[in-house]
Amino acid sequence: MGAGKTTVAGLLGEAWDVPVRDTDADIEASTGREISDIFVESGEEHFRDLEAAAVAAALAEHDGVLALGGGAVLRSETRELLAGVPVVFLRVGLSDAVKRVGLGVGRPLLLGNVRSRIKALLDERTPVYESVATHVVDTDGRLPLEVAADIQELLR
Ligand SMILES: Nc1ncnc2c1ncn2[C@@H]1O[C@H](COP(=O)(O)OP(=O)(O)OP(=O)(O)O)[C@@H](O)[C@H]1O
Ligand SMILES: O=C(O)C1=C[C@@H](O)[C@@H](O)[C@H](O)C1
Ligand SMILES: [Mg+2]
Repeated sequence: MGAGKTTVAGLLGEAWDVPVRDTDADIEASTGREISDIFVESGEEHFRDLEAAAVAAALAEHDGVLALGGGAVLRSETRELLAGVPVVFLRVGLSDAVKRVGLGVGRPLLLGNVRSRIKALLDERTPVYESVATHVVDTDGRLPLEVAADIQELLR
């Protein structure tokens, strides 16, 4: 969350001249609802079902860069599908993540105390992110363009 997945995916798409998809945007487009509304009205499990289907569809149809939602890899079926493709974990520390997400508006899992919510999510998810990643790039104190350049180097 705030790692820069959406931002950096867009930069990579431009650099490589390939299409970019983002599962959060795909879910909003296919349901016609905002993600925060889906969480509030239908619950996180329903969102995770939609997300797992969106990742599976994108991996089957799309040839380019795919930005995932921050919690997509919590589903084992998604982790299994990712096993065959290069996966970059954009690592962000607590303090940069807090600066980037601001008040957390539009990020339902950050409702309440943004800093403590981000800390809890980073603590619980970092081992999962590391387990699915083929590459890890640190983003703290670095511009999205620098992060994208590292990825281009790693995946060349
Ligand atoms: N390396 C960076 N340095 C500073 N700000 C950044 C960096 N990467 C992204 N940002 C900013 O942080 C915010 C969150 O970025 P972005 O939406 O790309 O993150 P995300 O990983 O896709 O988050 P989510 O999990 O919510 O989808 C945006 O305002 C973006 O401009
Ligand atoms: O980290 C998460 O669990 C989330 C991140 C966003 O990309 C969205 O997928 C949604 O807000 C949930
Ligand atoms: Mg995003």
